[in-house]
Amino acid sequence: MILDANSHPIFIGMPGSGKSTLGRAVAKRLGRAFIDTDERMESTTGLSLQTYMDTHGPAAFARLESATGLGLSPSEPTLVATGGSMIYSDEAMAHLARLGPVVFLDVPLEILQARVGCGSDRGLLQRQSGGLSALWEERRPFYLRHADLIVPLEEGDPNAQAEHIARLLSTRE
Ligand SMILES: Nc1ncnc2c1ncn2[C@@H]1O[C@H](COP(=O)(O)OP(=O)(O)O)[C@@H](O)[C@H]1O
Ligand SMILES: O=C(O)C1=C[C@@H](OP(=O)(O)O)[C@@H](O)[C@H](O)C1
Ligand SMILES: [Mg+2]
Repeated sequence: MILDANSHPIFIGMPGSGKSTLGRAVAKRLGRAFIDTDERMESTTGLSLQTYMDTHGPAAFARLESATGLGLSPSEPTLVATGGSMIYSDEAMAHLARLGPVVFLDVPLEILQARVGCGSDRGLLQRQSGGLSALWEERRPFYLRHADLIVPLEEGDPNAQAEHIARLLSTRE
């Protein structure tokens, strides 16, 4: 995949899959600006996501997340990390898919569980009740459906993984 200045990779995936950590590192390697939609939402509202979710509820959170995705229009080469629940918004995903390749960081459930536990202290947006494994079952089809590029990742050195993803994004197949 070769990126031009008008094409902005969009990272999607489960909470704990490394969208923020690897996204920032890959953007740096590619000499791109980095936008994290979660950070955007926190600076827009002046609240932590957890506080926003607790105060305004999940429906308002989903609306804000969707509006944040829809509001992106990078003016310089950028890489975007979304929050794990962005894929619930068809509208936002359609817009983001026009900005650049949608990249799914596909991390096994066991690794996600080790990183985020059951997720109960993280304000996750969930349609059905259940722990992280239920969320994984519920969401994986969404991530797969929206992905232009699927990157399977196991546990490993984040720097090496960032290098790997940067290479995937800057190599002609
Ligand atoms: N190989 C790895 N890639 C990405 N994150 C890793 C890795 N190994 C451990 N971690 C840790 O897992 C967490 C990933 O969280 P984060 O980047 O916030 O993911 P997301 O934005 O997808 O929720 C971070 O605490 C990070 O330090
Ligand atoms: O998947 C989710 O339901 C969420 C993921 C979080 O972002 P990360 O995926 O970056 O952790 C954050 O947007 C919020 O806590 C909801
Ligand atoms: Mg994140």
